[in-house]
Amino acid sequence: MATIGNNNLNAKLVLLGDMGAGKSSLVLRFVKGQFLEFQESTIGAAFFSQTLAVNDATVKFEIWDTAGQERYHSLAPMYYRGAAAAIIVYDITSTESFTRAKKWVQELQKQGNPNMVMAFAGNKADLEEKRKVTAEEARLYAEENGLFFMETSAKTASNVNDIFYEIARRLPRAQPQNPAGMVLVDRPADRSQSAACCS
Ligand SMILES: Nc1nc2c(ncn2[C@@H]2O[C@H](COP(=O)(O)OP(=O)(O)OP(=O)(O)O)[C@@H](O)[C@H]2O)c(=O)[nH]1
Repeated sequence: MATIGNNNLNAKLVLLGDMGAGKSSLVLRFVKGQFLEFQESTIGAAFFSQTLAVNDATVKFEIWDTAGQERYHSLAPMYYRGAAAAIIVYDITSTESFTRAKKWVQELQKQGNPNMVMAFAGNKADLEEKRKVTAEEARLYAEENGLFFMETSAKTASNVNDIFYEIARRLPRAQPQNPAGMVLVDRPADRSQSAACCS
């Protein structure tokens, strides 16, 4: 969930998608500005945090990078439950990863937080010559399902900061519960009314 205090927002964000789609690489690029040609497959999940300044506020992302291997699927709800945002990642050179990404969207629509900000990322956009999924097809799917769509490349850094920034911009700003502390008001008229009603 997104929580707020003094214009500082904490937001839990989860990355979901097929193995090898580039989830860890996107996070590594965003958090550390690095890219590894041979990024190891994630086991279970990995946690990162990164803070972004958006207008007059800061958003601290608490990022769960989940493992895409099928055997870890059952762990995913632990990471998306209560998340304020999700990035569903596929690899533009793999139709299987696109199909898998759509399954994640369905699962989040059924079981995730209904106000979750969802981004759909077509990663490995630098591999244009191996493309199997067109941007038009993905954009249409995203529009129909209320997600926002970007093609990214963790390798070249294209659109990586942008996708996190756009999520930060779209997060609902929850209002603090009691901004000025609790105010007790003595309203005797109300009290007599309710006594009359229910005795
Ligand atoms: N060319 C290119 N390769 C990428 C890109 N992003 C990731 N890769 C490569 O794709 C492979 C898989 O990347 P990961 O970041 O481990 O993918 P993942 O989705 O985290 O995979 P799991 O941890 O198994 O779920 C690695 O060899 C990366 O170097 C990209 O934008 N362009």
